[in-house]
Amino acid sequence: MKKIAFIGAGSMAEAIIAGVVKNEVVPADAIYVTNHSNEERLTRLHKQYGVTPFREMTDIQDVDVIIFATKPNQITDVLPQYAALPNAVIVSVLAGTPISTFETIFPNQAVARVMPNTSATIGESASGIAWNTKVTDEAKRWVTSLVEAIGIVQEVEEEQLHTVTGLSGSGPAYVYFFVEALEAAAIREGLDQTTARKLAVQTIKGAALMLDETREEPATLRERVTSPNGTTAAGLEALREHQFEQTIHACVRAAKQRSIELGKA
Ligand SMILES: NC(=O)C1=CN([C@@H]2O[C@H](COP(=O)(O)OP(=O)(O)OC[C@H]3O[C@@H](n4cnc5c(N)ncnc54)[C@H](OP(=O)(O)O)[C@@H]3O)[C@@H](O)[C@H]2O)C=CC1
Ligand SMILES: O=C(O)[C@@H]1CCC=N1
Repeated sequence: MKKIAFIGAGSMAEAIIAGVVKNEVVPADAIYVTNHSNEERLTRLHKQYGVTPFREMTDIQDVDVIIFATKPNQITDVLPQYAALPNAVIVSVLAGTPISTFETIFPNQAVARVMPNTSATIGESASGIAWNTKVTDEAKRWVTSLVEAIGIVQEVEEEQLHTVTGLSGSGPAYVYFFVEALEAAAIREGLDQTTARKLAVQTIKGAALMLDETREEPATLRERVTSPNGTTAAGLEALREHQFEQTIHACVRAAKQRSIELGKA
């Protein structure tokens, strides 16, 4: 049985905990969680998921995996406290922060750098993963199965994780923003909020499932919606006029650049 310790108990840690507990990857009480000071939050996580809050290093001496989930700018203060756990596999979900940051404290240990997203909460994360050279095949299999418990995982070169962050790490927020915009537009054009929300959410869900289940090209599916001289053509034309593709590129590029900056900070 594996024992996991989460260092950091914020949104991302909770999303992973929810996915791991739901999928019974390890028993909930084998998941140890700590944070900086928010006791109330640890108590809530314990009540909601059955995980074990901890404050003392002695509680996690025999831990198999340590998942670091603090903010990137908190990690240099946090890492030295965990140097005395030489057998644990290190997993980081920190945006931007390179594997080498962890290797300065854990020079001989396996390190996996993962970029998940908050859809982990329902087992639907799209995660990227990169490894250091110390990861054994067995550790790779186990960490991969852990990350697969929260969704799909794609192995990439470490440098590519910045782009993965700009695409899928931050991606759920873009989709929520898109829904907010669709909803606001539909209300301005005459629908009530409940109706607008219901139709917008199902439209996103249906389109995502169509892409996933039919495996057809997005352009093919788009063309099938677009009758010549019809309503969709008019809508898409307005998007093009307003630089839709350039806007999305600027969005992904800005998030990628921020990831690179966070890694250098
Ligand atoms: N949110 C997201 O969608 C995603 C986030 N990430 C990455 O996940 C990481 C966490 O993000 P997120 O969950 O949103 O951030 P939060 O601010 O929600 O969580 C940060 C956590 O770190 C804890 N913490 C701070 N200092 C320490 C310390 N010294 N020792 C132990 N714990 C500490 C905080 O504790 P306290 O509350 O007590 O201060 C808090 O629980 C980031 O690095 C981010 O880049 C990656 C992918 C997606
Ligand atoms: O906004 C952030 O920095 C984090 C990383 C990816 C998603 N949220």
